[in-house]
Amino acid sequence: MSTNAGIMNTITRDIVKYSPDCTIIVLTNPVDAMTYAVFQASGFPKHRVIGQSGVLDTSRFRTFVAHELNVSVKDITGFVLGGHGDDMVPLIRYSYAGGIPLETLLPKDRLDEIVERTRQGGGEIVSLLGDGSAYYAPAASLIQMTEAILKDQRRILPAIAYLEGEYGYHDLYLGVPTILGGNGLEEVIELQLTADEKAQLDQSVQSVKHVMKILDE
Ligand SMILES: NC(=O)c1ccc[n+]([C@@H]2O[C@H](COP(=O)([O-])OP(=O)(O)OC[C@H]3O[C@@H](n4cnc5c(N)ncnc54)[C@H](O)[C@@H]3O)[C@@H](O)[C@H]2O)c1
Ligand SMILES: O=C(O)C[C@H](O)C(=O)O
Repeated sequence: MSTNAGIMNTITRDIVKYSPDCTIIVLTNPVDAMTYAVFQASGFPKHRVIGQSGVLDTSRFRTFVAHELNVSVKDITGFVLGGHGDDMVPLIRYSYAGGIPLETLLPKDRLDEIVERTRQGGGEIVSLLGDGSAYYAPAASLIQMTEAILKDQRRILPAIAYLEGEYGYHDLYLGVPTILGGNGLEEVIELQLTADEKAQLDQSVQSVKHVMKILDE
């Protein structure tokens, strides 16, 4: 972790020097903490330092649902909240197939298995590759986010955003639904969560804070 943090610091210094008006999208793991590290090192405003995990995690979730229902992945929508780790929170209640709530199409136990596979999705590919991480889907996710910003598309996409009270959290980077447009991260969208969803998100926040604490030490 300290090796990655050191590399992030060096690269961020160069980014600030050579491209002071850019928006930075961080991918390096542990990505929630590394995004925070880049935010601190850059001195950029929060809307110009963003992390990537939700687009990738949501696309994995959507793929697994599409396979299960034997329909096009294009018609599946969903949201994955929280840190990019084993306790990320895929929000079933906000997930649909062609506008139909997923909860009405698949039994709870099957949805639970899909949520678990989504949580382990990165590890599944790492173990299949044997060496290195997934690269195609993360790159495609970065392209979606970059296009949204460069073309001022104001797309609603999950991103790792700096929170100052949203969802009840302060001073940390976490995966949440956002609007990405010409100014970078234009807005954090706050969803109403059930007590159970909030408890899951709290757990994910604890994991992110644990990593941030290790980084501080
Ligand atoms: N957030 C996500 O969703 C997500 C998804 C996939 C991978 N990742 C993470 O992305 C990171 C990269 O993964 P990868 O599979 O591409 O790894 P990789 O080992 O294939 O690539 C790392 C690259 O960094 C370069 N590098 C090393 N030290 C450097 C330095 N000091 N300055 C500049 N470049 C340096 C290396 O030459 C190499 O090209 C990892 O931390 C991985 O866990 C995150
Ligand atoms: O690099 C990893 O460990 C996995 C990566 O975060 C991914 O989700 O593909």
